[in-house]
Amino acid sequence: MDENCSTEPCANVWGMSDDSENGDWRSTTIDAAQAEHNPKVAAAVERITQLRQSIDNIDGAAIALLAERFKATAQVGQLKAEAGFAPADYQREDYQIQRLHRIAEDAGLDPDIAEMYREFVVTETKKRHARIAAAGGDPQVLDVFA
Ligand SMILES: O=C(O)C(=O)C[C@]1(C(=O)O)C=C[C@@H](O)C=C1
Repeated sequence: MDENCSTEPCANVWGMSDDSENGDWRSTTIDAAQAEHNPKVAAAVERITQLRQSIDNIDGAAIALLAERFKATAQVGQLKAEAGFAPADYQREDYQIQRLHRIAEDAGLDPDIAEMYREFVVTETKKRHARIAAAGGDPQVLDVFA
């Protein structure tokens, strides 16, 4: 990292024109035209473009996996409603918290991120379980089945 970047905006050390000229260096829209006369900027633009392709692939896979997860939990919600079980199972959640914490650490991911993910999906799942139970166990009550 350029030593100028620790305290100052990085964008213009490469001679790029960006939002920093308007006083907002926190936002930079990558524009290939800026790279034309600056090889360092050109290399950065090329690499960012490659990385964005990976990011888009990862986002697509994450959404597909989430869809599968919610399809599975909708079935759990139906089974729980039919058996008279409550939406939440805190013993299961404790197990999931510990397990995802371990997996995150092994993967080099901040466990807080794993916990934010878990909290989000489990909270949404419990809301959907409650809606299925209120509809007498019919998962079709969900706007989208998954
Ligand atoms: O495993 C269950 O019992 C579920 O209902 C699924 C799930 C989850 O989303 O993973 C949701 C709610 C429970 O509190 C625990 C786990």
